[in-house]
Amino acid sequence: MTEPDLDALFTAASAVRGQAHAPYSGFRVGAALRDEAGRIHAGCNVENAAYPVGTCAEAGAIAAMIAAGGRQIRAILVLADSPAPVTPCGACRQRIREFAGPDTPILSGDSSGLRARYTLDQLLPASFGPEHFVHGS
Ligand SMILES: O=c1ccn([C@H]2C[C@H](O)[C@@H](CO)O2)c(=O)[nH]1
Ligand SMILES: [Zn+2]
Repeated sequence: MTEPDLDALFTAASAVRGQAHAPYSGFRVGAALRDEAGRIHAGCNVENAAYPVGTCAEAGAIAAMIAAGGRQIRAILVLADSPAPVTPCGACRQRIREFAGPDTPILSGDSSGLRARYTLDQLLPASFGPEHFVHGS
């Protein structure tokens, strides 16, 4: 991924992070992804008074991609302010898996820039996905 590509993901993730609804944890997260057409989709965490109902930023970004007609994640950036680089939770790793390949970059950043870089296969090895169904996707 070239640096301008990364810049666009940071810009989108940073803007959407400002919209996060995180009154319970105070932990604001923005996620931005690039789809197969080069378009960027973004989402933030949306917490709920009934805590388990809250949704992650990555889930919002994926929903935005699907709603816009995108079907493949080419790269995804998670942006938060944390002592350690934030990576997607287990459930979101599986959500990403549905629309990404083993080598898809999963990037972690904060306000100072890129903090860590993984592939999907590093974060979710030996995973289950659409191709395990006989009839495929
Ligand atoms: O990768 C992550 C990790 C956490 N959160 C959210 C969920 C919850 O609202 C808050 C604290 O876990 O951060 C995300 O959106 N994405
Ligand atoms: Zn998650």
